[in-house]
Amino acid sequence: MTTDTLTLPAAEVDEAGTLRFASQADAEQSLTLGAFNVAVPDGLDVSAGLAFCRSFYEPATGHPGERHRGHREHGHAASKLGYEDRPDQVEQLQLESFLWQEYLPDDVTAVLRWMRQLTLDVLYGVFDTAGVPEGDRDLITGGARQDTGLCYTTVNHYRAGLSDRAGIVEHSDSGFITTICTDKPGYEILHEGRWLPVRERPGHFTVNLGDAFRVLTRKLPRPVTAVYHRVPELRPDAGTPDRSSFTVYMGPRYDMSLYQYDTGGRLREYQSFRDFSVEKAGKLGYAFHSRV
Ligand SMILES: O=C(O)CCC(=O)C(=O)O
Ligand SMILES: [Fe+2]
Repeated sequence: MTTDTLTLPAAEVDEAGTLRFASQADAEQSLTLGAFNVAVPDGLDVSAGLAFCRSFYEPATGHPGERHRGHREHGHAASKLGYEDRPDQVEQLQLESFLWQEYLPDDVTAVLRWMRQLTLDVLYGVFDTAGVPEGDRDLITGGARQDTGLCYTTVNHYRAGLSDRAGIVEHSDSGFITTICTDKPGYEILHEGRWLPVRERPGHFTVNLGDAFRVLTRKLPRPVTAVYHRVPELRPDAGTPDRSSFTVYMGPRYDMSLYQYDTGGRLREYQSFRDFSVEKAGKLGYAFHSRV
């Protein structure tokens, strides 16, 4: 039996910060799938980010100013997110963008800031494609352009040594957009009722569109899908490091509303994003961040 693999549509961000899909068909398919590849910009070296994925969980050495390690025990008092030992293979560190400088190594912060700008450019390009008017975007995102929305990184370590659990359980991301950098295949998406492994496109990030986008555009002529995705159980592979990924996420703040266009194209408040998130966590059977 052969397993089908899916190649995602492709895009890049040009020098002026404009999202360019490879073709009109790529643009349309990106909204339909809720996922696409975007080229890593020339000059952006992601290796510091991937190295951090392989060290953040190691015990602290006790050196003053050590920020590469020790994040399991750290506490991250200023963050509402922080470290989580999840029930799947992933152990995860999530930190809001205004805390990167304080908690993360400088080389990692630099990579994340570049990815944040790219993610913002991509978000604006998808707003264009979906027909979301320019003048509504600050309200809808809580000011993503001014970094007053919610932007955070997620750093994932897939503990292949933990058996009988998924890599990362199937889910949609809650916000507008997530840009993912990873070092190995494993990412799968639900497409027309089937789970399909996604083919890696060298030199590209994967972009996911999330629930906030789906809700916003549900009644528009071009609705956006919140892609269902997962990583199946990974097996230890002697001599190669565990799978790593890190992401930059943008969504509404928890003290904001989700918005939706009605069939007449008028923007309406839909539901508090915090209530939406608590409800979603309840349906999926996990506890919502206790500090939010
Ligand atoms: O590691 C991946 O490829 C996906 C990670 C992911 O889905 C997430 O962090 O929400
Ligand atoms: Fe995800």
